Amino acid sequence: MTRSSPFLEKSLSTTPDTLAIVSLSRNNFQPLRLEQSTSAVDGYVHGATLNTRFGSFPHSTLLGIPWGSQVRASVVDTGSRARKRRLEEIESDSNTPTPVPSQDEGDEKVAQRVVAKAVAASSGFVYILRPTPELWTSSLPHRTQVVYTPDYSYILQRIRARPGTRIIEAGAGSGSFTHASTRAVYNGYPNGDGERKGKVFSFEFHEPRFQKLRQEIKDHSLDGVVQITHRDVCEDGFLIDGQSPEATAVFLDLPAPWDAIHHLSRRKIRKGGAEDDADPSWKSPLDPAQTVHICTFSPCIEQVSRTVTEMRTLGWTDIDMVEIAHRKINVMRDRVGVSFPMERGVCATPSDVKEALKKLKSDLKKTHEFHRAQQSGPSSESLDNKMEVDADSATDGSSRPPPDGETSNADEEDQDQEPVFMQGRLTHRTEQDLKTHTSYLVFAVLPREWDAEAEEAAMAKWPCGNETKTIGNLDKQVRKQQKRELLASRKRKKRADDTQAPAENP
Ligand SMILES: C[S@@+](CC[C@H](N)C(=O)[O-])C[C@H]1O[C@@H](n2cnc3c(N)ncnc32)[C@H](O)[C@@H]1O
Repeated sequence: MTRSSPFLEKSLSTTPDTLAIVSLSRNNFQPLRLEQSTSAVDGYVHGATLNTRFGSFPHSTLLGIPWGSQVRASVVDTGSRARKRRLEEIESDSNTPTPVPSQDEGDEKVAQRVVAKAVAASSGFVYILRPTPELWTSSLPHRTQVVYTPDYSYILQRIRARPGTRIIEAGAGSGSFTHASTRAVYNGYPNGDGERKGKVFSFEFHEPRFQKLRQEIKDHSLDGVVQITHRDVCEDGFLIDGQSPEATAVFLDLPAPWDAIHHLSRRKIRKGGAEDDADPSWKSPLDPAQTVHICTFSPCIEQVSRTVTEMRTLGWTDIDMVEIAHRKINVMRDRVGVSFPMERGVCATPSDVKEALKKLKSDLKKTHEFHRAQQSGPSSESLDNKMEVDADSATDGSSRPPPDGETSNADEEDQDQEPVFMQGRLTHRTEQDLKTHTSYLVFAVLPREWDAEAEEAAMAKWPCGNETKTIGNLDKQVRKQQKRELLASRKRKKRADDTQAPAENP
């Protein structure tokens, strides 16, 4: 039975031998295959361990916990020092007594030992996240330029990718689009009895990339839903073992998509549009009974022109081009005031006179404390008093400034009590230095082929020409006739009413 993929089937918690995405910071994700260790691994007595700049995380601390959990770093000796470390120390961490081996036998003994219990470190944490195509796109090993989430979410809806759709994708590259399209078309794993399910037919002609992606697809348990083929699609087209994928959606991320489009036709056509009847065994890779939607992804407008010309020649319709100019908008509170001097997005100047005076008082007080620490004796005391008086007279003339942490003004107290997330004005700004152009997206539609048989089937389903009654709009003559009849009937009715009415008194 096919093992279900964490990308497709949701589970509640982490399990061994599955992919997890470790969130190190807001834009820093790391894919990790979780391992259940029964002995030391690589010299780590805690078993397989993830080392990051936020600390070390033995996999045992990441397993069996709900997705999305925050995990504290553990006290782990990293690198070769871990192997050489005296086992006595490790035992005291994990509270398990063991004999202390000599330096030479350290490595071997560590490898034989059962996994030591992890002890939480004083700082450092990560979040453990369930893999999604979006997170995979942010963390995958880049072997090529990849299609990013803003582009592929738009592409997938324009090419009508939904559960059950069969998509052709070329080239597969680093597999970013492959993962996203797999989730879009997934409606269950095929169970081998020829049941037709949503599927992605991927093509890649670069051998090492093809091998790596094939392995990734296997590791992510997507192999029932993705079929990857090592092929130059411009030369050899899109059939799989001579059979048609019967696709209704196509995505081409190739340097020269116009060289591949003639393979995506209903009848065998040579590049440029000439029909080719030489090969009677030829099959179309497209679903003969359905309209096909295509998207090509090209970085420059010259490539777009060539693609559009080829599409027009080959009968594609509804051709249009879109560029995704994606912008992230940061929403934040713009706080003005000296109380938040060290934070980003804060203007560190007093917001009003009252706040300026408060700041001045507190600065003078700090100066005073500094001098008190520096000097001793009665002379310093008199200096302190003088400074305090100066500070007071510089503000509101009252005898002493309020003690630290207290404010004399009720408004200020209210302001201080306001939660930080409610302080300041709410503003939004687009991210600066944002690279928005990725590629131009060309979309087009190839209608299903229509022949005498299709016409007959449609006639049988929706018969026309035998109607006995017309509903709705009629032509002008008929409408006039109907109006005349309506007026005549009203006249007749009025006459009848008049004759029935009693004669008036003279
Ligand atoms: C920009 S990458 C695709 C990235 C991919 N869409 C992703 O999201 O990760 C283009 C890929 O097309 C492949 N390629 C180029 N010409 C090809 C052809 N004629 N047949 C198959 N693959 C081709 C290249 O080897 C390269 O890996």
